[in-house]
Amino acid sequence: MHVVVNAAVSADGKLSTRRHEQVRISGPDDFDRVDRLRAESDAVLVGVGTVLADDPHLTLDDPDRRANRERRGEEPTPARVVVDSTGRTPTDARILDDAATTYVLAAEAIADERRAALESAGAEVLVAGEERVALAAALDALEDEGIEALMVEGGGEIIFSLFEAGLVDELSVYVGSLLIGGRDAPTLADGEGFVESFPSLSLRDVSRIDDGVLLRYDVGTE
Ligand SMILES: NC(=O)c1ccc[n+]([C@@H]2O[C@H](COP(=O)([O-])OP(=O)(O)OC[C@H]3O[C@@H](n4cnc5c(N)ncnc54)[C@H](OP(=O)(O)O)[C@@H]3O)[C@@H](O)[C@H]2O)c1
Ligand SMILES: Nc1nc(=O)c(N)c(NC[C@H](O)[C@H](O)[C@H](O)COP(=O)(O)O)[nH]1
Repeated sequence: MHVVVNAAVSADGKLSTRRHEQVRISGPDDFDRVDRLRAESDAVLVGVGTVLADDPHLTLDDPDRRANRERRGEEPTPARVVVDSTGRTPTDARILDDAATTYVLAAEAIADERRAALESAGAEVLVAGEERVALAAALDALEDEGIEALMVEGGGEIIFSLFEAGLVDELSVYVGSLLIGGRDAPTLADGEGFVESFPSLSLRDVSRIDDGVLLRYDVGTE
């Protein structure tokens, strides 16, 4: 599986406000780039924290991209994936509508009734891990479903855990020209944080988009 993490941060590295409210950091051209990246992926993944904060849809805006996928014999919209140990995703979440296949990566700790509620809302629940989702095993389960190109859109907890597990191949960070501030505002990689042997990134390119900068990195294994 090839894993690409894509997110937008403010100039001070924040993903959103201290209230975890969604902030439009990207401009129109960067959102179009995100739409293109989604169209090139087999699935788009977020954590349940992002679902609860943003209620994202995670589908394709551009009808030509949907048509191109169909011409390639693919689903018009990539699958959607939410990492959600105990099934906190509301059953009326937009990510569960019938616009695309949706996988919920859960842990054994999920209660039967929550699993049943999500399945009857249309999700395919894949279980990996006891209390929390074991990401390496969960991605293996997604690979068994035919998912090879995975795009991760956040948030900070999921991004940290994917790096910690050594599962990320590429990182794209759009830095917008605004300051959000706040010691409790989510950042690109939260979690416990690294204190030694930091994941090594090699800068592939830098480009200006809208009023911000896109940084693209290859993630090393050493
Ligand atoms: N600017 C951007 O590009 C961007 C992108 C995405 C999100 N955001 C913002 O980021 C915020 C949400 O980020 P977040 O960090 O709070 O949430 P998140 O990373 O989306 O989801 C974190 C949750 O995932 C679940 N999880 C299950 N297994 C996990 C594992 N192995 N490692 C880590 N998490 C695991 C945990 O909940 P359980 O224990 O209940 O499973 C955890 O609380 C929102 O404010 C959103 O607006 C911004
Ligand atoms: N690239 C990017 N720039 C931003 O300024 C921003 N706020 C996000 N946020 C990502 C987060 O995952 C959002 O929840 C989805 O971008 C919403 O996706 P929809 O439009 O509902 O498909 N992502």
